[in-house]
Amino acid sequence: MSNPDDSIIRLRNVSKSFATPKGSFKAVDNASLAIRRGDTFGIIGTSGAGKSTLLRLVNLLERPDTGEVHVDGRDVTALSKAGLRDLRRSIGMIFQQFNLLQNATVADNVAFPLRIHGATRAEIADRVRECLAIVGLQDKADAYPAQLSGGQKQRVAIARALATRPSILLCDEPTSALDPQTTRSVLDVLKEVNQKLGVTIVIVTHEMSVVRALCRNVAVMEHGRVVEQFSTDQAHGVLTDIAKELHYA
Ligand SMILES: Nc1ncnc2c1ncn2[C@@H]1O[C@H](COP(=O)(O)OP(=O)(O)OP(=O)(O)O)[C@@H](O)[C@H]1O
Repeated sequence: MSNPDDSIIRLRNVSKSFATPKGSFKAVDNASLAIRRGDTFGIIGTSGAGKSTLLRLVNLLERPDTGEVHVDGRDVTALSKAGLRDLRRSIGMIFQQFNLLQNATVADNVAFPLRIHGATRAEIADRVRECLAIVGLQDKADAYPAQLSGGQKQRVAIARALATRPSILLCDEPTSALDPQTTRSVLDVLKEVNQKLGVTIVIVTHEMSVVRALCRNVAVMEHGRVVEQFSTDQAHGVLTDIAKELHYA
């Protein structure tokens, strides 16, 4: 596991259970993880292993029942309301289904988090332009989501996630709804966001091609636990074996 000093995210012995009709179900079970600043970090595992839940523990979309979540050296479960607002500003998130506001233009979608955080009109206009340029969609500012392709929608979602200048971008299966070519264009944008802006990327995926194209480090989850963690440059063979085991493409 990485040196605690250069970790931007540290999960220590976190568990999370959900109430189900059949009783309590432990989706994340005593999991620990350290992610270095500036990393591109993949979380893989079989369906239902707890990957999305683990990701959502980082920005407290899910609160852990037990264990610690540290982001940028702060214990986030102990944050005040104002502290939590700051945390959310410093962590962007994108999803498989894009989650765009359908009745708002591309520009208004990207502006949304800035409005929540009280930016001025001029600041919003400048930042929306910058973020749309980062994802190569300057010419789509006035379009509505329904007029865009899947890849373009995901790029708008990335622009929106970047609006508040986060240091971390959480990605929950961001390319699972996309064809291979569009997937590549979205991965190129994510790579650029990592390399040019220095944003730490944490990505849940069931596609080994995504891991190979983007991730420097990977954690494997099984039954709510992190069972393995390795760097992708040192582990081509391991990656192939794990891909087979998980039935990943
Ligand atoms: N809010 C919830 N209420 C009840 N059960 C939940 C809830 N969220 C997740 N679960 C259950 O917890 C388990 C882990 O879910 P999670 O989505 O984290 O897994 P995953 O590894 O991301 O799976 P997939 O690859 O299928 O998305 C699953 O069995 C899921 O049904």
